[in-house]
Amino acid sequence: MKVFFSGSIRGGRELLSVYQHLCSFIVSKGHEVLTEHVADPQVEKVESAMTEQEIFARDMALLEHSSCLIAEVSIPSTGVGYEICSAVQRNIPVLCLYRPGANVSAMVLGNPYVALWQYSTLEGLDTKVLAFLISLQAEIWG
Ligand SMILES: O=c1[nH]c(=O)n([C@H]2C[C@H](O)[C@@H](COP(=O)(O)O)O2)cc1CO
Repeated sequence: MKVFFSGSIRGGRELLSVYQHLCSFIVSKGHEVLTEHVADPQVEKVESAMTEQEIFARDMALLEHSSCLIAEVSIPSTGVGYEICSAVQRNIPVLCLYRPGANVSAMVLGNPYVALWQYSTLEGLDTKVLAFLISLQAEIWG
């Protein structure tokens, strides 16, 4: 499946290693991450060669081709929130992941249209992500 991974960039990069782990894990299970740039330590430098309009248009086009969106929402990020809302409006399944103690918005935690998962370990994260992907494949393939 084509996965749109969403994680904070301008909101803060403290969880970059988690984003890298998630993208590698998803790929290791045979899926494609359309937004690998989110886990690139150089993303801000690389994307500074793009206009804001080009970044927006590229990401919205990628979302249109995505089977699902997986977001790490522990760090508040305007872009991540926008992408989640855009996916929900397009009926694209969404899984939001967050760490204990994270100050996650009620627009996510109280949102009946997204799946939520609080994780304390990377192993727990992997288990949930895999279960989410398998459940979607089962839906698609019947
Ligand atoms: O340079 C960028 N490239 C890019 O793809 N994004 C998208 C992907 C991320 O999931 C999300 C991050 O938003 P923010 O920068 O507001 O934290 O927005 C965001 C930026 C910068 O806002």
